[in-house]
Amino acid sequence: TFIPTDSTQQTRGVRLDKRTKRAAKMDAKTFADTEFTHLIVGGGTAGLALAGRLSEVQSYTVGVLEAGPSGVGDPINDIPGMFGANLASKYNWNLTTTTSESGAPAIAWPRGKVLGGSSVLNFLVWDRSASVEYDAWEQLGNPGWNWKNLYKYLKKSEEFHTPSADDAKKLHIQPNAANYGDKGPIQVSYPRYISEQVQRWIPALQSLGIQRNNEPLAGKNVGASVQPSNINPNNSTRSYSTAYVIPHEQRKNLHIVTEATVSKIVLEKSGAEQKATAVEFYVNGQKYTVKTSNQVIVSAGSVHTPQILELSGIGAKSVLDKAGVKQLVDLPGVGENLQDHTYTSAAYEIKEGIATLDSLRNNETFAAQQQKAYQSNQTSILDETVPSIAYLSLKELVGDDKAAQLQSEAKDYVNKSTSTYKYVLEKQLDFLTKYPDTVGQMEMIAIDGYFATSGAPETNKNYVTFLAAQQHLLSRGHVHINSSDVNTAPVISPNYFDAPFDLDISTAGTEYMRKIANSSAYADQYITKEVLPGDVDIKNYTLKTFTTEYHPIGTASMLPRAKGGVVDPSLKVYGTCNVRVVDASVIPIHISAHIQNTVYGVAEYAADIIKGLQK
Ligand SMILES: Cc1cc2nc3c(=O)[nH]c(=O)nc-3n(C[C@H](O)[C@H](O)[C@H](O)COP(=O)(O)OP(=O)(O)OC[C@H]3O[C@@H](n4cnc5c(N)ncnc54)[C@H](O)[C@@H]3O)c2cc1C
Repeated sequence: TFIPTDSTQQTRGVRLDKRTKRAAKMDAKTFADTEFTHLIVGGGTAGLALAGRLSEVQSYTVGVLEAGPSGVGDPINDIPGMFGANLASKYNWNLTTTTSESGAPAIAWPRGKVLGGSSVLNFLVWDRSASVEYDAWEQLGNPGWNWKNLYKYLKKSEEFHTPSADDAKKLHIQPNAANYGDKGPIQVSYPRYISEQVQRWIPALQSLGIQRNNEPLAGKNVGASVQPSNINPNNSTRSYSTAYVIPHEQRKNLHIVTEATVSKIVLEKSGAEQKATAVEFYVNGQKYTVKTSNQVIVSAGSVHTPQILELSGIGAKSVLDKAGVKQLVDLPGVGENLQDHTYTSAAYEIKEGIATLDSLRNNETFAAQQQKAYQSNQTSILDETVPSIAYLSLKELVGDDKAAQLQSEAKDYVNKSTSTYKYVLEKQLDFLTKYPDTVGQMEMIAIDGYFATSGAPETNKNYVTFLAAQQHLLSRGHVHINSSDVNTAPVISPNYFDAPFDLDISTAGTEYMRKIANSSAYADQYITKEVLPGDVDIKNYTLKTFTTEYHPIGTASMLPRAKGGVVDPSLKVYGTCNVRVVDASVIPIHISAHIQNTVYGVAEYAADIIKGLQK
């Protein structure tokens, strides 16, 4: 009843040419004429997960409005080794930040504008943080939102596939299937193409004193590992949030409209609160209104969720006045407490004759062979993603003395803070002081090819790129509307490197990549030359070439209202009786992990709250 394109993702092998087109799309008018119990704004990562789970209840009617088109079955989204390619496509909102006062430049902020949202754009790293980082959510005032509960929901979203003994040996890992779920919609496996680079990863980190971590997704993620990706091993395709709905397209109580942009939630006074009665949306320039009998759930992601709340009159008076929107709920936390991860990159030229993802660009014959292998479901470099991951504590990154110095820099910054969110920063300090060895402060990654944020690869050269990603930035930013028009992008001000600690630790991350490159596992018969950073000032290089790790959170934080919160622990927006937010924006404090699995976990948890199965 709802999917506007083919539904072959689950079953098709890799016969990209033979797709069945499905025409059963619900048109905007029929959708607007239907009254839904649950209206979901944004069919992205969390939105579709929630839609799949809520429509299990037959008495619910679930409607989803997604601004982007369907990209189901499009090879640019499905082929794992093409990660990153769809950033330059119609599936990206193409947002840009402001510059920051620290001198950090404006940077691109990709976000998925497609059925499946950013789960279609992401680089397929499947990851979880240390348990104490999830426990911090509960300690900030959210009963139930702790590791024990969340772990159950993180696992509920996945079906894990154990690698063969041979592959595990090559990767230097021994994963434990008990750490993963086995019945969820998202397929999780190891890329079946194993590059030279990946095989050198764990030995390289071990030679630098970093312990191997065989169980990085079980609540202790510090150490070096090779991690799984959200890949369906049957056909080596991206497994993403459409997997929550495609198998259920026969459900009569689930309807999705794509290319439908929601412009506001219609609110009505109900006692002391505001009640959502409908949602306004546009399709092809035509305005529609659709009613809800129960609730509206905003799942538009960390940039657009605050935009929609503000356009609906929920937010700070100063912001709404400036944009010409009448305030209905005074909620100054909307769009605030923005937190992100950043990374810098280092590129190294490698020995001739070793294939990398660069070879697809450099060598037409190789590219054709690999394409053919992929199409016939054989191992191909197009199966490859980003599995080489390590989380380092501050001490591992910089040694004892510098760690003590950086720690006191962090404390100074927090002590001087006058922010509403100072207490969140104080909780974050615990990660450095109470759990210095169990919470990762810096993530190191290796990618098989040229993926640096600056410079350009030379023709016929192959590379390895290292990334150093800061996990617990003290700097906080915000996202706000500056217009009452939904088509004007909200202003994203991340305020990167406001805290000197952030630039100092990120600079240390940049330096550490050189250590990895110089380790014998990489230096021996593999790397031939450093291309980036090269002979430059490393701190300035860090400031000028960093980028986002694409993990913004916090802009509709689950925190007490008096402390800058936007939603309560049941994810209900303060001041309303039936508007919820379910997506990355509710996460109140960052975690040292790529966040898609956590976003699915939040949606799984939320579904049980809405169904009354959780308080
Ligand atoms: C380039 C990139 C790489 C990443 N790599 C990884 C990775 O390797 N591993 C990992 O774990 N995480 C990764 N992430 C992060 C992760 O994918 C996201 O954090 C997560 O998908 C966000 O989910 P969400 O539900 O909050 O938002 P989204 O999935 O972005 O969903 C929001 C949806 O709302 C829709 N929407 C917005 N406004 C409107 C409107 N007005 N009307 C209707 N619909 C609207 C959007 O089009 C979108 O579909 C990456 C992200 C990006 C962008």
